[in-house]
Amino acid sequence: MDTITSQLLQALKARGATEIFGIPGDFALPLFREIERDGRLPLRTLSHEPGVGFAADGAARARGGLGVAAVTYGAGAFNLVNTVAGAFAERVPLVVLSGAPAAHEAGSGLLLHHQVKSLDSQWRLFEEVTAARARLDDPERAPAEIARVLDVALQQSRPVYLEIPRDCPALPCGPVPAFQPKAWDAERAAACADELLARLRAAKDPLLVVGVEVRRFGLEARVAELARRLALPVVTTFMGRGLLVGQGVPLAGTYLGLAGDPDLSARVEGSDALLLLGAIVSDTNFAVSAKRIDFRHAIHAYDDAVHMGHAVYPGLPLAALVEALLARLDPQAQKPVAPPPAPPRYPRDLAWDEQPVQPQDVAAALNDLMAEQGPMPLASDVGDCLFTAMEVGPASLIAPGYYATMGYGVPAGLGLQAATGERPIILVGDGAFQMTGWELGNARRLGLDPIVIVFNNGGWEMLRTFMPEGGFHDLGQWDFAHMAAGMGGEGQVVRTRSELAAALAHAVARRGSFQLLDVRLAPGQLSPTLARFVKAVKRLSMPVAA
Ligand SMILES: Cc1ncc(Cc2c([C@H](C)O)sc(CCOP(=O)(O)OP(=O)(O)O)c2C)c(N)n1
Ligand SMILES: [Mg+2]
Repeated sequence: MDTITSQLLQALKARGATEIFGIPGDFALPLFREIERDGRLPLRTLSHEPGVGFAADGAARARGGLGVAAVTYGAGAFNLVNTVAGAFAERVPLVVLSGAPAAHEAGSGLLLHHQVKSLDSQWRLFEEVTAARARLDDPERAPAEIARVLDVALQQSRPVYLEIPRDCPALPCGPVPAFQPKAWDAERAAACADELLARLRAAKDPLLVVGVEVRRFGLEARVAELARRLALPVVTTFMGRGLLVGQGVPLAGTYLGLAGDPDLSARVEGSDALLLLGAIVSDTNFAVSAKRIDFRHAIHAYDDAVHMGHAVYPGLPLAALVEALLARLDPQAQKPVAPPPAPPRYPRDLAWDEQPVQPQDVAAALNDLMAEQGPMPLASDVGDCLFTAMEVGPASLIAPGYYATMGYGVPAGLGLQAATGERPIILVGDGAFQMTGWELGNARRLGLDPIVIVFNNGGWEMLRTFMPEGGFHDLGQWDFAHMAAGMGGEGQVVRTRSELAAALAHAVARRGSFQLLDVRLAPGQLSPTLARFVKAVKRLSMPVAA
C-alpha cells in the first residue's frame, strides 16, 4: 500500500533527488524508518545538521534537481536554518523534511521537548527562508500539497519545507501529480526577444555575462548555443564561476572588478550592451568595480523578469527568453562585433622546489593536474580558498559565493560525490574546517573519497586583511594532517612546493579513503586575487565586508 512517505519519495525522485541526507530524532524516527524500508532514495546520515544541509545543497548544485535534508523537529531543524538561508539566497532547490509532534501530542496540554515559543515557531521561522511549505497531516490533501511545494522548489529553484507529524509517515496516500513546469506568455517572450536582439545589434561591444540561474535551470547547453549564434564572448560572475565549462564556447573569464583581470574588467564595465543572464546583481558579484556599471543600460534576465532600460517584462522565466532568442537566430554563428577578450591566464607549471607554499601554488598545482588528467569538480568554502579557486580553471565549482557562509566546503563536496559519483577536490580554510570538516569522518562509511586541501594559515586571514588591528583572528596551529587517520582518511603536511606536488600526486593515486593535504601557509600570505579584492575594497572605502 502506498503511504505518505512512499509517495513523497517517488515525487522527490521524479524531480531529480537521488539521496536524502539526514539526522533523525524521536519526532522523525517513523519517517526515517519508512524512508529506509522504502529504499527508493538512500539515506545518508551525517554528524551535524549544518553538514546535512550543505551536503544536500551541494548534491543539488552539482547534479541538478532537488537536494533533500531530513531532520527532527526543533533542535535538528533549527540547526539547519543557516544552510537553508544560503540555499534561498543562492537559488538552490533544497527540500527540508522535518519531523513534528503528532496531533494528539500537540493537544496534550504539556510543553513538548524541542518546543520553543509555540509549536508553530519552527514553521514560522522557515517561512523566512523557503519559497513554499506544507504540513503533511491529511492523506486526502497530501498528494496535491506535495506536488505544489516540490514544484515551487523546481520552478523557482529555491528551498521548500515539508513538515511530517510523527503519526503520519505510514498513512495511506494516493499518487502525487507529476511536475508542472511554469507556463509563460509566448507573445511576451517574443516581444522581449525582438527588443533584446535589436539592442544587441545596435551595440558596439555587447557581452554575455552568465550567472547561477543558467545552471539552476539546466540551461548551460542552450545558453552556450545562444553565445555561439550571437558570437558573444562569455563572462561569468563570481558566483557563476565554473558555468559553461566544457560547452565548447570561449570563456573570457570571471568578472571580479578591481580584483580581477584589468582588461576583462574594463571590457565589462565599458560594454554598451551587457546581457546578464541569470546573474544576481549583488555586492560580491559587482561591488568592486572601478567604473560603476549602469544597470539601466544592461539587459538583466533574473527571477522570471527581464529588465531592459526602463522596460520590464514580468513572468518570463529564463528558459522562455533563451528559447525565444534561439528561435530568432540563424544556427550559423554571426560575425563577432568586437574582438573577444583575451582568454584568461591561469597559473601553471608549479616549480617543484623548497620554496614555502603560497595560495597561488595550490592553483598552479591543480591546473597542472587537470591539464594532465582532465577536469575534476571543485567544492570550495569561504575564505582565501575561494579566491584561489578563481585561479583554477576552467573547472566546475560549487561555493557560497554570495551568501558567503563558512562550513560549506567539506559537506558540499561529500554531497557532490554522493550525487554525481565524481571525486571532488575540496578547498577549505582552517577556520571553516573547524566548523564542518569533521564530516569527513563519515566519508568511508558513505563510500566517498574526496581530496581535501586545507589552507592552514593559523587564522581567519580574510578578516585580518580587513581589520589587521583585531587581536581575535588567531586560531593557533591545528595539525589536521594527523587527525585524518583517526577519521578514516590519510593526511599529509605540506610546507614546500615540491611537497605540494608530491602530496597531490599521492592523493590522486589513492582511492577508497579521503585524502587531506594540510597546506601550512604563513599568516598574511594571501592569494593575488584576495589581495587585489581587499585593496579594491579599501580603495573604494566600502564598509568592511561581513
Ligand atoms: C558561518 C560563518 N561565520 C562567520 C563568517 C565570517 C567570515 C568570513 C566572511 C568574510 O564573512 S571569512 C572568515 C574567516 C575564514 O577563515 P578561514 O576559513 O581560516 O579562511 P581564511 O584564513 O582563508 O580567511 C570569517 C570568520 C562567515 N562567512 N560564515
Ligand atoms: Mg585561515
